[in-house]
Amino acid sequence: MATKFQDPQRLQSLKQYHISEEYGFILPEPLTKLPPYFQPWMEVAGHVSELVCSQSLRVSVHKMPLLETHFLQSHRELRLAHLALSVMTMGYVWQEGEKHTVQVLPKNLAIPYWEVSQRLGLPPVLTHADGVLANWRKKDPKGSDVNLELLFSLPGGDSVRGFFLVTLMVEKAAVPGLKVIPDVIGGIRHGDVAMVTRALNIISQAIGSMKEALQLMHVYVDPSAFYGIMRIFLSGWKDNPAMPEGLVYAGVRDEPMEFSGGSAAQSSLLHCFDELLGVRHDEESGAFLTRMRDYMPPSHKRFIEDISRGPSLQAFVGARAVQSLTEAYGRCVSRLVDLRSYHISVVSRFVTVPASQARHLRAEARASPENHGALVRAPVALEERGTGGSGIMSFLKAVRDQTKDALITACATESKDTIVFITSPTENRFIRSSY
Ligand code: HEM
Repeated sequence: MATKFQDPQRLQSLKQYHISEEYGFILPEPLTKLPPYFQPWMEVAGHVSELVCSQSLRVSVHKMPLLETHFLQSHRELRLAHLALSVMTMGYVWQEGEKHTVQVLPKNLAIPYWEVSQRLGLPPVLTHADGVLANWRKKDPKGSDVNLELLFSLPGGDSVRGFFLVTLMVEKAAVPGLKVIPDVIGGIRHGDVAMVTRALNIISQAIGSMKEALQLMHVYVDPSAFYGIMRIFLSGWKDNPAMPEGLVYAGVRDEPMEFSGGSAAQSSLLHCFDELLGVRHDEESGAFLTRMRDYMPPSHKRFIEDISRGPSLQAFVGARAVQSLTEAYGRCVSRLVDLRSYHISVVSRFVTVPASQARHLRAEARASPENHGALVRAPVALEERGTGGSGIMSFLKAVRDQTKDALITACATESKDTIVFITSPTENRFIRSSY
């Protein structure tokens, strides 16, 4: 029977990182309304899809008054404001597609967006923390979590709803695993093999549930709508050939600034599991993933960094050499590899395949110009890149393969190193001596 270690600081510690026991990194019950003063924002942000479709979003934004952001007070108000300003900005920049972008975001959008971003510690661009974590409500407030709706949408119809809500379900599926990370760390500190094993079993199950949730992408998102219509609205202005100069935020700074677009690479989940399990990424992939941490709420980024500063799970597993612990650790790594492999197949279906179809259709459309489907009009600038700006497949495969290496490293640790474990709470560290 597993020991149940009651760490009095455990709940408190999750809370201090703004991680919810019920929702993990998801913002619990986001506000759906701002004070009436901000109605001009809510009015436009609530109709971005229609306004883009009628090519009148830019005009509507120009008519908005320049509002004072000091009337926004709580964290949840700021998150809703950031989300509203984000969807308006993405619509504003990409309304005319990749060929007719803007170089300047007007003052009435740029100044409040910058101020709200500064207060939240988020960049002034649509992030995973906006589109997924803070963009939901229950249709029936007393209903279950499957009864969800978006607060704001983007062009792409039901696929936008599917994309954001399925990603939200992946975040939710991870919560049991996220919650026991302090148990793993506490267990290592107290030399409690049973507690670490139990927590790792919960983590591997949670990673399995994340994969199950990710499978729903195929049910709720249409690849042509995703690739041909909505994807550009997630794109940023860093490493994007369609906006090589970046974007000037008028009234904030005269020089253009560059920000990556929204990507689930900005989700804190896999960053946490990587740090905990000792997954190490090479310089190039690691640099991209580390940069993505600047697109997370600062308290979530701090949680990841604190895990990385904690005691080494890999070394603990190696030193204890207890079969059940080693197996539990191995299952976590294998499930993570499996999740990443599955994610690669999702990306292939939603990006690689439609990209190749689009190339084919464009060639055909040149011969018969009446063919005007969504894929024919799909942007080409990000064909080879993700919305976060990465070179997609080589990056994702490298990250997946580096996950596998964690197992090899753990085995090497087991066979080559002698590890002396120091249990003093003030000296929680391993002393390692190779022989
Ligand atoms: C249609 C669905 C999806 C597509 C097309 C997609 C596409 C991509 C792409 C292109 C990247 C490369 C980074 C970039 O430039 O953005 C990426 C990275 C990533 N995506 Fe997704 N993604 C999808 C859904 C999800 C979901 C639901 C999750 C889970 C929360 C997720 C988690 C990740 C993670 C963690 C990375 C960073 C690489 C890694 O750690 O393995 N993705 N995704």
